[in-house]
Amino acid sequence: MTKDELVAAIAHIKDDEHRLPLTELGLIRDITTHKDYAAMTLLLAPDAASREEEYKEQITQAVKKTGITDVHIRFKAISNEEKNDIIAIKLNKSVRRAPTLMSSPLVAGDSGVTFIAVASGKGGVGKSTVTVNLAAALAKQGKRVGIIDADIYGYSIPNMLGIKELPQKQGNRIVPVESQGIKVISTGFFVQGNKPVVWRGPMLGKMLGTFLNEVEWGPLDYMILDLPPGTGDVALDVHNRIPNCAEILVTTPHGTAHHVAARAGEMAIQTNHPILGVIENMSYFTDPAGERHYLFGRGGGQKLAEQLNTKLLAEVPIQSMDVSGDDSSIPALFSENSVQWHIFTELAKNIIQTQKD
Ligand SMILES: Nc1ncnc2c1ncn2[C@@H]1O[C@H](COP(=O)(O)OP(=O)(O)OP(=O)(O)O)[C@@H](O)[C@H]1O
Repeated sequence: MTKDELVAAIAHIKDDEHRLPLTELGLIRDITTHKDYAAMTLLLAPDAASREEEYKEQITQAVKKTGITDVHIRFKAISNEEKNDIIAIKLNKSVRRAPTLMSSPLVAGDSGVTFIAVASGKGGVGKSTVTVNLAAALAKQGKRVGIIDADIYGYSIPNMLGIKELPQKQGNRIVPVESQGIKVISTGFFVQGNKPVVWRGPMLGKMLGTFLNEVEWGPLDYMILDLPPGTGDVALDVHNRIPNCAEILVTTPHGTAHHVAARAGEMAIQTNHPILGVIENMSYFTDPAGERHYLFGRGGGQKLAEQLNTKLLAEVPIQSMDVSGDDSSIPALFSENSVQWHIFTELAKNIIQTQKD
């Protein structure tokens, strides 16, 4: 009796919570066999302890058919990391089921959906702030807008839009959560608590497939993607698989910031994706007397735009805390009478106009 044969014999036994095979979820560990003896560890959630006897019976019956007469099962409480692994495995399963990106009606050239990826060279420059304000400004212009928060390492869109609930399932489709007239799906919805995501290679690569194919977006005009900073796997995947995705690069005005952001832009160029332009964020701060202070230097946005042979779309000033959003439950949206909101409104109008031209 080999380990594999033993695993095959118990492969049909499912766990109660997820209705998936224990072996597939990685809940059976430390399997050893010798002649007619087998031992293993079964990881269980603390509230499933009352089911120990039942699992023992099922496993014992299943392995009996293979000639094993003596089975020893150790039960161990599942750790938080192991729980996260299970979520990852489940998501991975649905990702594997998803058709390829190219067959997604959303991605097809005639879908009428304009894809815009918001990218940056490094984190914390305001990529997510740009994503939500651009999306909100497009929605305000009457456009139907979706956001895919693909920033797997720093998903912040739900928080920024004051979203507290998780998406619901409708049959086997996922219904995005709506806030400010924007439909949102985030990697953050697929992890428990606020723990770091344990994404595995293939899952990372196919995550977008799930978001595009298994989510019931309804009719959309714009899909804005918040990419992880840098030029990692997700960014590459977007570039390779969404042929009609344009890119906006966000940078700070710091004199050398453009070097880092340029690498993210180079990828768009190499994969033949149009760069809509550069947004320089945190460009300056205007004091109450109306004087501008260039706290983070000057010229980074312009330099980057020149380097990538594109336009500087906007210079967004720093908003002081006391005039931040009207509605405190939507902290990331600039208030409607602010300079910043005006900039995003103009940007949205320009993007819409460019489409018409
Ligand atoms: N123009 C601005 N004025 C004031 N605060 C801003 C501005 N832009 C961004 N911020 C703040 O700076 C912080 C970082 O912004 P944001 O999360 O959008 O950056 P990011 O590039 O998406 O970061 P990450 O890569 O970590 O997700 C946030 O607290 C945000 O509210």
